[in-house]
Amino acid sequence: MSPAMKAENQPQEELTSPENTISNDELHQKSKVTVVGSGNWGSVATKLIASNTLKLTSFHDEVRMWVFEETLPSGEKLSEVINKTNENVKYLPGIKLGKNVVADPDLENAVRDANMLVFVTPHQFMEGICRKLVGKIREDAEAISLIKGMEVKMEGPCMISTLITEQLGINCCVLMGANIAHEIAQEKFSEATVGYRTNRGIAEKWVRLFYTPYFIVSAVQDVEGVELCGTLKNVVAIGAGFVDGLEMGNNTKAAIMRIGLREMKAFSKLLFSSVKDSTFFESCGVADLITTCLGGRNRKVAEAFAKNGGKRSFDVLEAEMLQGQKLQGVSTAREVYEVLSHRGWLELFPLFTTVHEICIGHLPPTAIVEHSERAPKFSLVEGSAQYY
Ligand SMILES: NC(=O)C1=CN([C@@H]2O[C@H](COP(=O)(O)OP(=O)(O)OC[C@H]3O[C@@H](n4cnc5c(N)ncnc54)[C@H](O)[C@@H]3O)[C@@H](O)[C@H]2O)C=CC1
Ligand SMILES: O=C(CO)COP(=O)(O)O
Repeated sequence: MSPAMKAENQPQEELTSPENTISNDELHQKSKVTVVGSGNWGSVATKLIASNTLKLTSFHDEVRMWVFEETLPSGEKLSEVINKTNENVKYLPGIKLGKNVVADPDLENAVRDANMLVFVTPHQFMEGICRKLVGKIREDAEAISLIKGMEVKMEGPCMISTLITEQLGINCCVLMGANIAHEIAQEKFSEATVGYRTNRGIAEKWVRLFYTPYFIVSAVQDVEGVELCGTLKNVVAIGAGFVDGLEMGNNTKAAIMRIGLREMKAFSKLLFSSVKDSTFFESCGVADLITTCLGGRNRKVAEAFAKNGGKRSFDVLEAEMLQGQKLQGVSTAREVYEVLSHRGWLELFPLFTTVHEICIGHLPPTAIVEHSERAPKFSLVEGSAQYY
């Protein structure tokens, strides 16, 4: 498609940036996008982006997608098959990514020319990836993280967007939402939330890159709130899966979701007093919690874990059931538990605590209801974190 035929057809009201904006020149320079990650969501995100870079004059058509290389049972390399068939046959079979997508197994080469970096790998791999990228990216690069998870360091919890900013020295927005990947691959309607720190203009640029008539994106100035919603709902989804495995019914599952949402909000506000209540009502908040507890992978594998009475480990079930895709909820439950125990907050978060203790076999799956409501319902804690 010739540049002249491309139209800036994204939500027009988003293009007028009030303050802290990037300049018109910057806005209209052609940006080059690389997606770091090519799993299930990584592939769908690449498809979304690639459909937009073809239409929008401010982006180069080509979208590079870094592939963690692997050899398929046929003996072929995954990246070569993606480039030959235009499909990620392992992580998103049956869906064309777009002719302008180039799969690249060389991380350094994949990011070299890009000034817009989209990070979308399972969170446990990001520290290693960042280490490899130090000094290899453009100085003017902007990043966005679609990764739901966090790291826990000696100093305390570290969100993935912060890891990216600290290790690579670049600004990092986040995009989270009720986004089960295979549904978006089929172009079923959904919404998402971009979280940004200060620069509204950059957030608008990310909105334009992702926005389609079936993928509605809005931006909020609450990067930590958005990212913590996406991260913590995976722990609640594990709890919801236990309820399903024990066949306890919809009311019980709704109760777990309600308690979980309350703990998500309290935990987020304890860590970051800037987190806004309104963020929990965006797609990244309650909507993502609902969809993940109904149809996500964390729910599905936790259901199998409970059905087996906790006798088969999550690692084994993940490998059997997900064919290379990765769970985030079990490791996030452990990371949250570490923060809670370190800060003396375990009793304030009975659901989060119980989910972890079930995952590691210290409690039976039935403890999900016996223990989750055991804490006193007080509203306290360092001023801002109130349960009610
Ligand atoms: N799948 C979904 O529906 C959604 C996922 N997310 C989030 O997006 C992030 C990425 O998830 P997916 O794209 O679904 O990935 P996935 O769950 O499909 O994970 C597999 C990916 O990890 C890669 N991988 C395996 N070992 C690796 C290593 N040692 N180093 C680097 N990469 C390695 C694989 O090559 C593959 O690309 C996660 O944080 C997830 O929570 C967010 C919204 C929806
Ligand atoms: O984050 C998701 C939906 O928004 C996907 O959740 P799962 O990883 O549990 O499938």
